Amino acid sequence: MTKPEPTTVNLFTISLSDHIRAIEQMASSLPLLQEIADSLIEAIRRGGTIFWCGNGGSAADAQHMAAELVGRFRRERRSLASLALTTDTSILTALANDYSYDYVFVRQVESLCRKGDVLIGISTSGNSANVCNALQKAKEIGAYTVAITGGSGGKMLQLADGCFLAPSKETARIQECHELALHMICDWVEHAFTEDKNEK
Ligand SMILES: O=C(CO)[C@@H](O)[C@H](O)[C@H](O)[C@H](O)COP(=O)(O)O
Ligand SMILES: [Zn+2]
Repeated sequence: MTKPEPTTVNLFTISLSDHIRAIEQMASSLPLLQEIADSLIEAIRRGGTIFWCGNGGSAADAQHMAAELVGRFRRERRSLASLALTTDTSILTALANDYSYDYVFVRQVESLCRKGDVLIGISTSGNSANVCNALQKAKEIGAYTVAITGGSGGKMLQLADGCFLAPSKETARIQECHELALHMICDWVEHAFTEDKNEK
């Protein structure tokens, strides 16, 4: 007998329940997220910059979160130094063409990242070579390194001072957890730089 075709409703229901389960399990990671957010606050207070990198959906997250810090998330406050290493197509294409795609972030880290800065690498597999190379270089420079990943963490784990593991093995669910985790980090960072602490 052939397997019945999945219906939209079945597929959607599975996605929804997997999403809810993963998001609920994030409760146990809140202390880790607090630690990462505190490191960002410390770095910014000392004049550091928060750098971000990732591929595909994670590149979108990198840009999204840099924009939250440079612009604003929920409150009025000063602009915070942050840059996604995923946006300059001339740099990205030159590095990919002249070296290899594995070097598109590391070379930017080498030129821009200093001791006291933070590099946040976002990868659902934890194994993307360009993100791992960037974290390795940032560590050598003396920057604080953060791995935002999922499942069992992959190669990134050894390269990170702070890490968040989304509790799922599914790329899409991991990305959904990442967005929430990163928004929570932005919220706490922004709170630290907001003068009116009575604001929510
Ligand atoms: O958004 C998605 C899948 O939801 C894709 O674009 C996905 O981000 C890409 O396949 C990435 O290359 C995956 O890389 P990584 O998360 O394993 O580092
Ligand atoms: Zn996606």
